[in-house]
Amino acid sequence: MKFFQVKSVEETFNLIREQIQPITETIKIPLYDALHYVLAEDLVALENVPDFRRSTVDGYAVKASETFGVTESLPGFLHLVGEVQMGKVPSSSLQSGEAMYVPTGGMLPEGSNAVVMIEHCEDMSGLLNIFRQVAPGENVISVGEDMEKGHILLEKGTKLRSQELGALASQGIIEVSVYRKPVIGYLSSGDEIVPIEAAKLSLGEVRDMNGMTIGALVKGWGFTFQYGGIVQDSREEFEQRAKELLAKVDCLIVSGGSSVGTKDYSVEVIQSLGEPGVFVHGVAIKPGKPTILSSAGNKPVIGLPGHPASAVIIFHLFGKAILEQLNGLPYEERRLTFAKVTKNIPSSPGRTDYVRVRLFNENNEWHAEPIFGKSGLISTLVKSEGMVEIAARSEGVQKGELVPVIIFQ
Ligand SMILES: Nc1nc2c(c(=O)[nH]1)N[C@H]1C(S)=C(S)[C@@H](COP(=O)(O)OP(=O)(O)OC[C@H]3O[C@@H](n4cnc5c(N)ncnc54)[C@H](O)[C@@H]3O)O[C@H]1N2
Ligand code: MOO
Repeated sequence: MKFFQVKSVEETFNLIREQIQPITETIKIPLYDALHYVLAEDLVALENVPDFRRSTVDGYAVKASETFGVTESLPGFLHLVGEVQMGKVPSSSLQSGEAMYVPTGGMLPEGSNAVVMIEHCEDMSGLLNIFRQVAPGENVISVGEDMEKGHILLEKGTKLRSQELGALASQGIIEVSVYRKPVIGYLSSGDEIVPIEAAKLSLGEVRDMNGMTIGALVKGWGFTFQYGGIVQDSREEFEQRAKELLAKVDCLIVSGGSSVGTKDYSVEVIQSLGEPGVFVHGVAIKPGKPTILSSAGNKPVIGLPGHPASAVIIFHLFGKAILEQLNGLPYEERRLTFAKVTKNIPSSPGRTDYVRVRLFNENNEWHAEPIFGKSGLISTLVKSEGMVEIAARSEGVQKGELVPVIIFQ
């Protein structure tokens, strides 16, 4: 009889941290192409941003002290001495008793230290009535407030999102050194699996859903996906195709054949791919118990359970952790939101359950409605936005409890 030597979810994450070595090869790429890459160097700010004091509003540059104590009923008066042009240095500096019009983003004249919004002023033919006082620095971005010259702007190991690219663009940094992106190979296994292009199925056949879902996740997370097709339940063919594909990629995923059935060859094939080999076969988790994780000559190999919903859930949890670590990012689950569960969710202690949930907002509160259903049913995922983790020590969560939800994205 065959049994799984199951690991807990926590043990599995710890083993991933221990076993998966990041790719250290770096490349230089244009900033335009750098979205989702991980920085391979510390980047220092080359310039102050902004390099001049800017107004954050349309208003009047003033000396703040000259507005102290003014109110709606007791306005202050200043002489209006012209206008700052966008993108230009003000033509004069501000003297006592003066105000100068400055547009949002315009440069403050020398001698001013705050801006009063136009809504709080009235221009009476060159005499400006001011109805509200401002503090020094109010409505002003100071020199280097956004980024300070010489300071670390972004650390090595930072994943470049739109905001990091924007920060680099502001500095005129148009090329960056990043870690090469891993290429992820994928094989579906099973005699019953046929290409999605099959116009008509013979009874007993199913189209390759997992190749599509896993490919979409890999690409969505910013990695390169190489679909290797479908292999029959033949030990020799499976091993040969897996070896060929592994040689061309940085990480291999196989789906199906992960369990303990007579034709479930995944674990043997994965073990044959190289040392140190399988470090997890079986996790105390539902769904996805038969998950296989391995390292073959420094390349991670993931054996996903064949059931379509299990494959997606396991790939969200462990697959994402492995790919991120391979790409030089210490893994941390960040795609969380909190929601109140709409029904009791019972769970068996001793294993971590991941329950699919639909999220909706009612009366300004987020709710998570459990979508129960077998792990073979992709429709349960189509109805879901995320999943709730029920810890191994817990017997479930009660209706109305606020729980963290891992978002599918
Ligand atoms: N005796 C036991 N049987 C099973 C156990 C167990 O512990 N003892 N675990 C069950 C669990 S839980 C899961 S999950 C499955 C996983 O099995 P496999 O990884 O070996 O997957 P297959 O048997 O190949 O397929 C399962 C199911 O999924 C369909 N499938 C597979 N690949 C695809 C694909 N690419 N696209 C669409 N559908 C796919 C396949 O046709 C099967 O219906 O094992 C249980 N059994
Ligand atoms: O662990 Mo399986 O994925 O429940 O069907």
